[in-house]
Amino acid sequence: MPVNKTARTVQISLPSGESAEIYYYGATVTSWIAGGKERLFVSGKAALDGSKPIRGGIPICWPIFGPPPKEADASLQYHAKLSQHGFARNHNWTLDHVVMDRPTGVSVKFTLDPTPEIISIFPHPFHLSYVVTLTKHELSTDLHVVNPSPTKSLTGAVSAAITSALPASVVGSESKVPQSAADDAAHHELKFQALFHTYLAVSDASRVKIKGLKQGLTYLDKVGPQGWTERTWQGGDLVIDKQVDRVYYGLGKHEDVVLEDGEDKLTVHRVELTDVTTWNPTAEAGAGIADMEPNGWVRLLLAVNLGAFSYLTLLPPSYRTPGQEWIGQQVLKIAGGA
Ligand SMILES: O=P(O)(O)OC[C@H]1O[C@@H](O)[C@H](O)[C@@H](O)[C@@H]1O
Repeated sequence: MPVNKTARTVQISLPSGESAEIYYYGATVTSWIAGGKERLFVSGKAALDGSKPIRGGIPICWPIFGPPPKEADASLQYHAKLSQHGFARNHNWTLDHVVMDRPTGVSVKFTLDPTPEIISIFPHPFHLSYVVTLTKHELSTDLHVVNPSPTKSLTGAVSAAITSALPASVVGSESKVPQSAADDAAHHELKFQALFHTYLAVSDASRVKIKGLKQGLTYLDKVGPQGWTERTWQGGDLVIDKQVDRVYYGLGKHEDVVLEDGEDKLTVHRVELTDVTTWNPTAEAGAGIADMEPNGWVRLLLAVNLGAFSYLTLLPPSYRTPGQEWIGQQVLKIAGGA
């Protein structure tokens, strides 16, 4: 069976032996086997019961990446109250349908819509869908973000706009929807950051060379006594020889990031995801992370999280841009295939 459902997961596979596993919780991809090896790292201490975000695989950070914004920007007032990396990674998604099921490729689509719990922390309409596609040499993950169109007048009460965009099952939670006209503007635009927090498995992170970061790129360095500092990348390969926690901004469309460790090569291709974050705190700095297995930092190369770190804005489709949808895509590809 190329698509197999269990209580907590959807597993997809090809007759040639490649496979992937996706948890409903967070729509987190927890396994990708290609070229005879597991390519994703999941900590042996990761919680897989839905009690906290899964430490490994490909968690989805949405609608924020990192800590919540501190800016006094009214349009980010709800983002400012979210927990680190947002709520997409710790809510159950729904398997929408099997998009493709062929010997050469299998693809499944998951969705996430507001639930009463989400509305209580983020009272804004949204519709997310997530397509995971497995082919012989690639794993592609595509996040689609839609700002549902209010069916009523946009100058009307925001609660009407929001409730009209929500599934009937959650309309009962109207009291949690903001009522004031002041909230109205903030609720017309859907602002978000989006990031695939990909934990890649390697045999020894310190041996991996990360290529493709061009000299002159601006990056945010989150490590060091000065706190978050913007620097200019001097070029060359990035190696994990010390604690690394960075965001490289604005890579070009065709600038793939390539990971090489002597025996293996993995290419990371991005569509609409302009920034690349790299994080590996190493054993010393990562010791406080309770759900990381002992020595996990060696096996983990969280080298390439692709994301849109700046806030992107989507307007309601019926308001200005009918049918507007944002699609961010990450394609992981092992060497040896077209
Ligand atoms: O423990 P979390 O919430 O999954 O976050 C892990 C890490 O995620 C990284 O992307 C951040 O840059 C780090 O600062 C953070 O520690």
